[in-house]
Amino acid sequence: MGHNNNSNNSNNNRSNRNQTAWISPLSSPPQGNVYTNIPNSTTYTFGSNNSNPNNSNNNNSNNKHSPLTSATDRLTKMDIEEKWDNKTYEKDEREKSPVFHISTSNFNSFGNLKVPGSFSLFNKDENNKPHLPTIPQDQPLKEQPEQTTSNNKPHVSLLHAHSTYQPSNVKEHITSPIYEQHQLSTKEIEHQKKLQEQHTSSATTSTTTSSATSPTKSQQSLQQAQQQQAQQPRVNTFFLPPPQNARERLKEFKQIRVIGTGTFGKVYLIQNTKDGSFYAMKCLSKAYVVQLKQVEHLNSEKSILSSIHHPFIVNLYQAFQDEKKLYLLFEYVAGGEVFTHLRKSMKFSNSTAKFYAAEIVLALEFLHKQNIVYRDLKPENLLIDNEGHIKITDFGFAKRVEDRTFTLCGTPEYLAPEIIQSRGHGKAVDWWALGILIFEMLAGYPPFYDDDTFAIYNKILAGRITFPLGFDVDAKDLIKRLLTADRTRRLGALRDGAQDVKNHRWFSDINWERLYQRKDPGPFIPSIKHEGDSSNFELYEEENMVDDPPSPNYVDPYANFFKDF
Ligand SMILES: Nc1ncnc2c1ncn2[C@@H]1O[C@H](COP(=O)(O)OP(=O)(O)OP(=O)(O)O)[C@@H](O)[C@H]1O
Repeated sequence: MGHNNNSNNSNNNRSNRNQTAWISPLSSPPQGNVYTNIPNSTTYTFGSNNSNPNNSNNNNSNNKHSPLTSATDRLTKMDIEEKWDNKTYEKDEREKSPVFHISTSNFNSFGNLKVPGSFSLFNKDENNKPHLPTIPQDQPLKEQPEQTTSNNKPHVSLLHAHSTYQPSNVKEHITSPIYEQHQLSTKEIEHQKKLQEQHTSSATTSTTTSSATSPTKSQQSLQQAQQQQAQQPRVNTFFLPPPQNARERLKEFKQIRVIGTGTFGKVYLIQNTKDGSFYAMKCLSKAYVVQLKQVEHLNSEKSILSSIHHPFIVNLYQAFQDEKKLYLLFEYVAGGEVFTHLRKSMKFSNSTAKFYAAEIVLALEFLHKQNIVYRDLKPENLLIDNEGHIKITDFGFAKRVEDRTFTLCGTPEYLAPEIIQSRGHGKAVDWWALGILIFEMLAGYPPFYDDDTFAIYNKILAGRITFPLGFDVDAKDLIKRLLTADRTRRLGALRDGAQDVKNHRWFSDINWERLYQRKDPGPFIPSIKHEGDSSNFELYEEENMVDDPPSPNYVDPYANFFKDF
């Protein structure tokens, strides 16, 4: 999510992180150092070798929250246990795992996937702006097929098989009877009833054709939905058809406050005035969405979220639009963002990070089985619910992808090399991002950071990671395998997909079935005093969620873009 600088908190301000972007990489301005417990990096300014930390790029409001001196002190005091370079690592692994041999000619002097000889991250276009690497047409990178045979699997997945876990039971995870047992909890069923009632009453009051939806029919469809849910719990049976009159529907909700803000709109905590239930409403300006070329992303977000249901993915209940705005009605996840809690506690314990990572692995496994690549994994998009479980939100960049896609989007620190290099990317980018996320949860800052976006890309391509002292050995091993530059060798992107990640020894004490069933509470139960408590969210500038109706002559110029919304 992109963030306006409206929030009033201090050095944990999530707005300081470079925005999620549909990447026009040149458009991201240099940002201040947002990580309070990392060594401060020098600021690179394009076109100059200015590394003076007091230069204008650092001279912004962020610095008052992130004093250079203390950050630098931390650098000098921090013992560096290990510097890891994924060139070296890949070389070692190549020796052990012949199936993954990749010609050294595919690596450049960074020790990474080859980019054109003439390429420099700081090449400039005709407007004297730096531009990103492209792959030369005459030198296609050699791709290794994802398929491996049982004899030449990467040794990682075999060596680290889970002690209490039988991979064969869940090989076809999506059809596994164990996983099918996850049915709606009583709370979820109650909620579904409530929603249906709201929707029915809204339809009854708002239109003359509403009598078509009789309560009996509604009850029947609810029963049917519940039966369907029991058989196929992964389909979003919560999702309601659009109301016949969006403005009437909106009148049913009372705006409480803004709980999130992004490039195209805001997220509001709202309350249903009839039954008192709380929701999160994401509200976006059609004009911005069109201007910023996000139409496809928005339609895709709605289409994907309306079709899936997973214990660790936020539930979308309804999507509709009025003349100027798009509305997405979500379950309200009151515990706030992992980002906020991570910044507050500086870093997570090994067990906390592992718990969150494991839930995300299950969610990614689920998405990937349906050929959905998420593409925006980061602590800002992970919410914590009242039982301490993860709920992934913001599917703005999620996409159904059979093979590869080429749109450049994501958050700079979390981008996989293949995205930066415009090489086309697929599900493997989510496993890369998981590696970044695990590192960030355990260290308190991401492995590749800089005040300047291009310098971040440069570091990602260089692939050198410095692990702080005391970093869990197994976590380190998993991160290295996830942050493998070559996506055809990246853990999670191999033949056995997510199963390889689940089998890694860092996860050896995770009971995946219990986890999926949400049997145990999360490692941290957020303080939530009542259902509509919003104290876990930052404060943002308030704004009315619903605009006054436009004049009767107003014609929505964007109607065609959102016909399927
Ligand atoms: N269901 C929810 N419950 C509680 N808070 C939520 C919910 N959905 C979103 N939020 C809050 O609002 C923030 C913004 O949401 P989201 O990232 O979906 O918006 P966005 O406009 O797509 O942002 P971006 O600019 O990154 O695309 C989240 O990071 C979270 O803090």
